[in-house]
Amino acid sequence: MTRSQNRAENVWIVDDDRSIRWVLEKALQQEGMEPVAFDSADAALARLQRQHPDVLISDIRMPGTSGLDLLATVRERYPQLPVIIMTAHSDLDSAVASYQGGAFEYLPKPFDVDEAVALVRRALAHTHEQEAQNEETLQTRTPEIIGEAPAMQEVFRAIGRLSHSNITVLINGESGTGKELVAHALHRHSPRARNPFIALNMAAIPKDLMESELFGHEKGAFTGAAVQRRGRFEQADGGTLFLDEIGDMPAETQTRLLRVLADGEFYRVGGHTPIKVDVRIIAATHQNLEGLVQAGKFREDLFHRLNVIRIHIPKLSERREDIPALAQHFLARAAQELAVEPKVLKAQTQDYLRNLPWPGNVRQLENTCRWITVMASSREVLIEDLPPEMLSQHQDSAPDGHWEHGLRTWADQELARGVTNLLDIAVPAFERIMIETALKHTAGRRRDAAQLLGWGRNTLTRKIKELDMNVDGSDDDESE
Ligand SMILES: Nc1ncnc2c1ncn2[C@@H]1O[C@H](COP(=O)(O)OP(=O)(O)OP(=O)(O)O)[C@@H](O)[C@H]1O
Repeated sequence: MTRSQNRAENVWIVDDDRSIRWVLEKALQQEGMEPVAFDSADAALARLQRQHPDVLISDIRMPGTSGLDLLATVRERYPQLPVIIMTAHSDLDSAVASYQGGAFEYLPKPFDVDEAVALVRRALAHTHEQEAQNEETLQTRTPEIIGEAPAMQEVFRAIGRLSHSNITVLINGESGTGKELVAHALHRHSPRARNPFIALNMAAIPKDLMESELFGHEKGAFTGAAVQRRGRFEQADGGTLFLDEIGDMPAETQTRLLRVLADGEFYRVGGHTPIKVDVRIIAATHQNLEGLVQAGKFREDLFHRLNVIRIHIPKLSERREDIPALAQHFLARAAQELAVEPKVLKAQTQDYLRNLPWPGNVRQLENTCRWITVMASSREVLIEDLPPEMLSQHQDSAPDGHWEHGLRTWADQELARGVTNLLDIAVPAFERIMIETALKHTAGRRRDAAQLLGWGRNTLTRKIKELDMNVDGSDDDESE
């Protein structure tokens, strides 16, 4: 049930012109709605801190914050909330700015009151549709991590097996393969699920801030430490601390981390009181930690503490069968974020994406789907609609032309289905197509067709017989 079926629709009217507010208020009340009028965008913004309407109608030019700025704030906080922008200065610029700002509709003044009410009704219908869709998505419960591929099933099994434990886990996998997602799933399915999950990327923190980031600091511990601050370890107390790119942790921090893991307590930077915490560590890296240990860049004792259970996340190119489902998932998500209709990949586009190299893994696929959602011109996405760099990338990685690409995909799929003696199917099919096409070009004359194909006439005749082809056209050559 949508909430609005149980109560009157709440419509906010924002205009500095009292008569407009009055006319709209009366008209909407008559329709059984519950309008609330504001004489400025600032007044509406203040109220927006506490609640939000089902639809908002706003003038553009008002003293103080403009209607377009109000629109921007609303879009940011409530992307699904429809906003109708009206203005007396009805010009192209205002209209364009409204739509670009994400307005649901643009209403030039003076307007017909019935027209305005009809617009509000349409906006409300739109909201209800979206609510219904959201509910549906929740009910169908999209899986949290997509992965039919055997290597991903292995990951799922590991998450399942670890679901009752608090054991330290080391996740290995290239950048963008979903390490953080897996770490989060480990947390969510652990006895700590109700406590915090804190993620920290070692590669993203400046070296000299790392200790205070992890362990916090006391007031005055160093220049700039104006107040006392709790570190990530304290924030994660009772829960899980995910240390991404652990291979980038500086040597001295490694030493401190090792001590915390051994003693279960630490000191804030500049502090003298030991702080006890109960934190589960999940670490991740795209690097070869054993290699770093051998090169003397990672402490061996810390490595052994972290390397209790290891989960390897495969590259996207090692689980190509998951690409269509992942793409569909990301297209749906991007469409929802941008409040547009989801794009659909044509079968050949899916095949094409399956065969790309994907050095950026799942994250690259996710970004590609966002790009498609914004840039593809029609609902159905063709190969040509893909980002230009994907089109050239494919040529770099496999020098296939269009048909060779199709053939490769077909062979892949047949072999995946367990078909054998593939050439017995492919070669006759290939020859049949070549013969039919050549004959079409010579209006059925076999001698000329043989020449186009680079065969002798007799070969062509024999092939036609062998392939049991039913070709039209005169056997002109024979009669000559
Ligand atoms: N199997 C999956 N199913 C659904 N979404 C996925 C999957 N794998 C990754 N993603 C999504 O792809 C994006 C990248 O994943 P994530 O941040 O977990 O990768 P990562 O390996 O931690 O990357 P990095 O090492 O660069 O931080 C995220 O938005 C994540 O939600």
